[in-house]
This record gives sequence, C-alpha cells and structure tokens, in this order.
Amino acid sequence: MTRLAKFMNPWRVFLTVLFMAVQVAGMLAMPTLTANIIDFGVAEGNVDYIIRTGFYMLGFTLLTILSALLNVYFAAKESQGLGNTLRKKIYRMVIFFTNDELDKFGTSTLITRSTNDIMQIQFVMMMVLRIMTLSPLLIIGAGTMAYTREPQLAFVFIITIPVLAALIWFILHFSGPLFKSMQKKTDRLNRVFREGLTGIRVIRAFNKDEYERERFDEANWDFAQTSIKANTVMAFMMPSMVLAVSVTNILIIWFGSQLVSTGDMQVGNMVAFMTYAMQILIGVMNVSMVLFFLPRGQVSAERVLEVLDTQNTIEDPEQAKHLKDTSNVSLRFDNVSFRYHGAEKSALENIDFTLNKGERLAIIGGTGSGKTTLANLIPRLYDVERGQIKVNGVDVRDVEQGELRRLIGFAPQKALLFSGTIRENMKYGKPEATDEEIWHALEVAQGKDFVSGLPKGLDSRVEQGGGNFSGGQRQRLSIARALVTKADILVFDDSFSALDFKTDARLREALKPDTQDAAVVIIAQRISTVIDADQIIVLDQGTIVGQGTHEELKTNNPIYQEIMESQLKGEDI
Ligand SMILES: Nc1ncnc2c1ncn2[C@@H]1O[C@H](COP(=O)(O)OP(=O)(O)OP(=O)(O)O)[C@@H](O)[C@H]1O
Repeated sequence: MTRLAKFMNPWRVFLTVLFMAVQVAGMLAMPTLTANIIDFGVAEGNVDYIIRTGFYMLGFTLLTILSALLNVYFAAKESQGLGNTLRKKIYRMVIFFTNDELDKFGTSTLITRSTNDIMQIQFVMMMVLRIMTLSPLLIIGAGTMAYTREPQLAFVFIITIPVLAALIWFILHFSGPLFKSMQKKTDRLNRVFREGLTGIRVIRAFNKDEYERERFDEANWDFAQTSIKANTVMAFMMPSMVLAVSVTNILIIWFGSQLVSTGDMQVGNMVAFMTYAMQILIGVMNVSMVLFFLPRGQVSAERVLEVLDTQNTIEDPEQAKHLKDTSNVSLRFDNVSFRYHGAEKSALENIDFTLNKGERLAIIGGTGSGKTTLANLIPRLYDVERGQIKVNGVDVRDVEQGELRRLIGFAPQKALLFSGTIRENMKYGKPEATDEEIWHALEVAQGKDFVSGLPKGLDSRVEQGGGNFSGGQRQRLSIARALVTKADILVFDDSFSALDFKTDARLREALKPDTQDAAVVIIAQRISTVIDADQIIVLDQGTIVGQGTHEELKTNNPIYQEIMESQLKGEDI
C-alpha cells in the first residue's frame, strides 16, 4: 500500500489528518466538560456555570461534527481520487500493451484488477485515512486524559483491553480464512455466470440449460454458505465490544463508587472516565478492523502495481526513422522467424517475401499454420524473433508505431465492432471521413445494400461487439472500416470466410480498382479467395511450403493441390 503514496495528493491527505485531529480534540474535550458540569455546576447548584459550559459543549459538538464532515469529505475524495487515478493509469497502460503483455495477463484478470481490486484499495484507503489516524490519536488522547483525571482507576484498562483484543483476535482468526475463500468463490461465481452468458447459444443448442443452472446454483449456494459463516463469526464483534464496554463500566462503577464514597473522587470524574474508556475500546476495535483489512488491500495493491510496473516489450525507437517514400509502397519479410512468449516451437520460420504497390499477396494454409501470426507482425503487434520486416525499405522497429499503423488498414480475423453507430465505426481509422467515402467503402465491401436497407442507414446502432449483425455483415463492415482509411498496405485476415462464394468474388473484383495504389495481403482458407492473387504463399506449420501464382502452385505444389482437392473439384478451377 505504501507504494501507492506516489499516486496520492499530499494536500488532501494533510487536510484529512488535520480535520481528524480537530475532531479528536473535540471528542476528548466533551467528557471533561461533562465532568465539570456535574462536579462544579450540578453538585454546587451553579446555574451560570451549567449554561456557560453547556454553550462550550455545544460549540465543541459543532466543531467536532464539522471537522468530522470535512475529514470524511477529504478522505472520500482522496480514496476515490486514488481509485480514479489508478483506473486511468491501468487503462492507459493496457491500451498500449502489446499482444505479448495481453497474453501474459489475460483479459479477465485485467478487468478484475481495474474494477474489484481498485475498489478494495479505495475501501482500505478510506479506512486507513479515517480510522488509522482517528483511532491511535483517540486511544493515546483518551488514555492520557483518563490517566491524568483518575490514575487510581487506570488499572481497569490493563484488564479490559487485553480481553477485548483477545476476543477480536479470536473472531478475526476464524473469519479471516472465510473471507479469503469468499473472494475465491466470488471469482468462481463470476466465471460460471460469465460462461453461462457468453455461451448461452451453445448451452441451448446442446440442451444443457438444466446442467448449467445446477452448476450456477451450486456455485451460488457455496458462496452464500461461506458468506453466512463469515458474517456469523463477524456478528460476534459487536456483542464482544458491548461486553468489553459493559465489563469496563462495571469495574469503573464498582471501584469508582468506593473512591467517591471515601471522597477520593468526584462523580463527574467517574462519568468522564467511563466515556474515555469507551473511546479507548472503540479505538482498539477500529484499529483491529483496519489491521484485518489491510492485508487484503495489500494484495490488491500488488495486483494493480504489477500491471502498472509492466514494461512494454514493444517501444518506439529513440531516434525514429520516417517512412518517407510513401508514393512507392512496399512490404518486405526478410527471413522472419517468430516464437510466442513461452512457446517451445516457432510459430513462423524463415518467412521471406516482397510485396509491392498494386500487388496482391494471398496467404493460404491450414488451421494453426501461422497465417494470423504473420498478419499480426505487419502492424508490429508482436516483434520478430529473427529477421526483419521492412515497410518502404525501413525496418518497422525503427519507425514510431503510430506512423507505421497509419499506413496500414487492418481487417482482423474476428470482425469486432464497437458499440455506437455504423458511421462511428466506419470513421474509427479516419475520423474525418465523409459520408461519401464511407458509402463508397461499403459499396466495395458489398455492404452498401444491407446498410442502406436499414431504417437509419449509417446512423443505425451497433451493439457491443456488433452482436446485432450477422457474421457476414460484421465482416463486411470490418472490411469497409479498413477500406475507409485508404491505407497503403491493406491486410485482410481471413476476412472473407463468412461471405458466400458470390459475394466473396464480387468483393475481390470491386477491390481491384480501389486498391491499385496499395499493397494488399489477403489471408484465407478458401482456394477461391486466393485464386486471382499475384502471388500466393502456402503456409504449413509456420514455414513456406509453396510460393507462386495459382496456375504454378496448381501444377507443382502437393500441399496446395491437397487443399484444392479438399475444397473444389479440380476441373472447376
Ligand atoms: N497468443 C498465442 N500464444 C501462444 N501461441 C499462440 C498464440 N496464438 C497462436 N499461437 C500458436 O501459434 C500457431 C499459429 O497460430 P495462428 O493463429 O497464426 O494460426 P492460423 O493459421 O491463423 O490459424 P487459423 O486459420 O485457425 O486462424 C498455432 O500453433 C497456435 O497454437
């Protein structure tokens, strides 16, 4: 938690502590004023004194309330501000994470860390800022006041504080592991719930509704049981506190009344002593609670800092080069090899090709042959292990990522759209794109007809992930989004797979005049998609096993022939 200090505002922390100190001073003054009113006002029948002290008490009460409010205000502002800063920082980090870092963490843990863990930090920070400053001050202050008022009664604390501390320890000792297991069970509950929601179609198709319901019920019941147990144990906290306060009061009254009867102590002092005793015991209880929650905040802080401390493996060079000659675009893979982080085998081995302006390169291969990996290397989503990727003759690692990616239009394998309107999605890579440009891109991507058929056209809503469109429609929108950028290098990663053969053919035909000045990479599993490419690369287990035109490969490449035979009848091609 201490490492979080650098994200905090020192002025707000100072004001929190300052108002807390004023609040404590007010709280400590009250029992003394009560004692005085009893001993010098009531006992001596001094009405003036009672009224004057009554006003002082009112003043101190107002001061205490005001400073308590300001303390809570600044503590809440600080803890919420800390949460806000951490969330912002995590988001900014994650958005620049390379695929390597994203693979290392996984999306769901990044979501949990930026929501649950930060909320836990906020909660603990609020407790620390309020209770951890209030309680020690209160314990020391009330202890000193009580002792100076009546040293003969101070021995009471030697009995009651250890008893209360032991009771609290006992409760926390049993509830601690239960709360810990509750966190794990919450994770499980979330996982089952998430799986159930995302897999709802599969669940229905396999008629597994009942099975999934039982799985959820079981996780839910398990969580509820642990929660009940933990809270039952915690329920002993308040009675223990009441017990400790009552025992203290009994002891104070028992011994105090003897001192009063012998004239060694005044009644008011006894009342004040009882109030100080209660303040001390509440302080002890609160400190124990904070000490209980602190380790949880610590774990969350570590999980959040782990993300913030992550060094991006892909960084911009200090002396960046520029992709000057954009009029004559080229893409070159120079003996490129790549291995995923922690993988034993290379995903790509010695990939070598050159693609020039106006040319179309198709990459075909079976599942897991490395096609998507190759596509991801072009915009530098990963860095090569060996070899070089050059755009316009410059190594992509020598160029700023922003400059490189502005040159590339990318339609990923999973056609992901963002919630918003179709227009907003189309403008994603080129915010200044006109409606005319968008409609043209949609026409090329064979999406104009269905978009213009929608009642609101370009203003039609796109749900999260594009869930309100069919797979084929999503792909066409994703292709159009890439085309709107009018990029020099266009990469279509299996983007035509959900299109029927006719639409696929029409799209590729429409693409030709539109991409005359671009270098186009088309990744596909279907022979019909790659048939008219200027150059085809056949990938198998990460290596190039064939390179040439369709006519060349058709006659001399056994793997290409194999793919062809499995998909089409030879005589049709
Ligand atoms: N993030 C990753 N971490 C580790 N290994 C990966 C990762 N992504 C892919 N791989 C592995 O790299 C190899 C190539 O995968 P890739 O996704 O490039 O294949 P692909 O040809 O695009 O397959 P498909 O046609 O099924 O999409 C596979 O063996 C795969 O298991």
